[in-house]
Amino acid sequence: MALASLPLRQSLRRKLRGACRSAQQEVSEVAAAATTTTTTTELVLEEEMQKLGLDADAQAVLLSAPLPAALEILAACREAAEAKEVRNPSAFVVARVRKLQADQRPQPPAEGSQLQMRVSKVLSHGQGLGFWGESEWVIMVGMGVLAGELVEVCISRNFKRYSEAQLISVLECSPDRVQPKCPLFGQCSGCQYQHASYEAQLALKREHVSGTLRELSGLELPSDIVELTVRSPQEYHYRNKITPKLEAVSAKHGGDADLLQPDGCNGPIGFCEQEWGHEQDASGRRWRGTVDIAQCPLATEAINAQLPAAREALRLRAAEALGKLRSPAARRSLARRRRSPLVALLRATTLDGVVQSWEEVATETIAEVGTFKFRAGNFFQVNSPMLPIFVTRIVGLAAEPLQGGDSLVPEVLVDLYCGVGVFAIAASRHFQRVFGIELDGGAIELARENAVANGAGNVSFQACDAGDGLCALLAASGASEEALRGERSVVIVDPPREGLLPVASEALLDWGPQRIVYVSCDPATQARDLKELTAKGNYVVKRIVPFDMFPQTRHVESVVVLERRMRAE
Ligand SMILES: C[S@@+](CC[C@H](N)C(=O)[O-])C[C@H]1O[C@@H](n2cnc3c(N)ncnc32)[C@H](O)[C@@H]1O
Repeated sequence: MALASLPLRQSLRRKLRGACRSAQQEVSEVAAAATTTTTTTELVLEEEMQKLGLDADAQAVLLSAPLPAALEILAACREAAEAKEVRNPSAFVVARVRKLQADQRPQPPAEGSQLQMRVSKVLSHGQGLGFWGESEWVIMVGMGVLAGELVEVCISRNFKRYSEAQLISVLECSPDRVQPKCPLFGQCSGCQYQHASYEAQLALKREHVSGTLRELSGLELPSDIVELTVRSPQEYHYRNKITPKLEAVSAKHGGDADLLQPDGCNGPIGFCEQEWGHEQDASGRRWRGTVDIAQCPLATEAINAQLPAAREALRLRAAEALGKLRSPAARRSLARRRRSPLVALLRATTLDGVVQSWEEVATETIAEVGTFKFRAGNFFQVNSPMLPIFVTRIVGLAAEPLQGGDSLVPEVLVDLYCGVGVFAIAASRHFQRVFGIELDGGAIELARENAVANGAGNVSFQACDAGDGLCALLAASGASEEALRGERSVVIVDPPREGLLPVASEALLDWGPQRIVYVSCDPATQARDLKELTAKGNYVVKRIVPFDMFPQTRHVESVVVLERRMRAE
């Protein structure tokens, strides 16, 4: 039996180390396998490498190439060395192997070419993923396709590992395909799923929550842990808030352009286009234009009834505001403000009708929960018909008996990122004591009023950063705070899209409540936080419930319940 050449064995060992396979047993098994498979050709290879004086790295690179190619490269190197055309054989060999590998890499289809592909799956942002040709080159098609469909696409842009493409036509439809209600679907960036039946949308959202939480948290979650997506009672006309903006000509042009004039206020009013434009401004920035929206089928009927007048009022307001400013820079800066006079607000509420002023206090009744005041331009869940189901279910998850038997009823609740106190007040009947913490002082004032109006006498609110507020609460020394440190404490966290700041997750872990109900509108940041919260093994994920707060769009609200491990677990 011939012995394996040294570089071969070294290469195998390096590969093994690279793959982090630490078990000594595995190393010896593979090295032994190499011993038995060494051939005469490999011995020739080794001899040639030594003759040319290749260094260890070049040997390893050469050994990563298929044997016939490696021999060819060595022959070429020898020839070049004999002709004194190469001074550094190691560099020559590495360059040749790298070129070979680059040549063998799958090549993308040409930009602008049209091709057919089968959609494998729909990704969480709504794009379709497919593979093309023998090399299975990855292609991502913009919105509007469904898994299993055969589509014709045009390649718009190639990247290192994949291409972006635009849909030309659907050649074979999925049974889940339906006719979108909005004629602007595909053009407007507001909706991604109008072409999918509602059942298919619910399934997609469940799949996205499951995939994102698993992939980004790295947690091994049981296969059936993600429950069915809770459906919205209304598939259209559910949105209680829209903020259409006016595209005054140069709001989209940076640089020197001075087109943002009052008479430019005849532009479209609506939402961003789905596609980014190809033009660039002086600083290289691209932008998305605005789709003119006369009616939005997601918004409530009351909002749509007021939209024509609101659009006209917006044009007048924008022209007046821009007319007061002399400098182009000041006009551009005004146009970029989030609540600029170029943006309209339409917020529909049960008690005050459609409110159009950002700062006005509006009132919404949530059936079987209560009546809540909030500032029309600030955070309040946008799907009014879904709110009673959503709030009741979250409070129910928080108030369930704790591990250890029916008698272990939760007693103290913290509603972290509480806004105007919806969860805190809705939960007050189920807990002896409730605390709400929220950064926005104005929201906290309204939360206090809401608590009084809804007869929730056991709730107190604090205007503070979540992490700091939690630390301060735990440092206080009343009887309620004592109870907070006991084993019957629960927290609901409902942070903004960015998820928990490190100080908040640290404070949460230092505290160690018995249960965490984590409500999130971004499963990706939620997954990151779950990784952190479960890292030390104190918490385990018990339930995951997706809620469809945003039908027809890719967005989903993901609720995860974590329980503190019992000592014996
Ligand atoms: C997704 S909203 C949740 C509101 C509330 N739970 C509800 O359902 O109405 C997130 C809230 O977190 C608040 N917030 C943002 N950053 C915060 C921070 N660092 N500390 C505390 N609250 C914060 C926002 O003002 C907003 O009210």
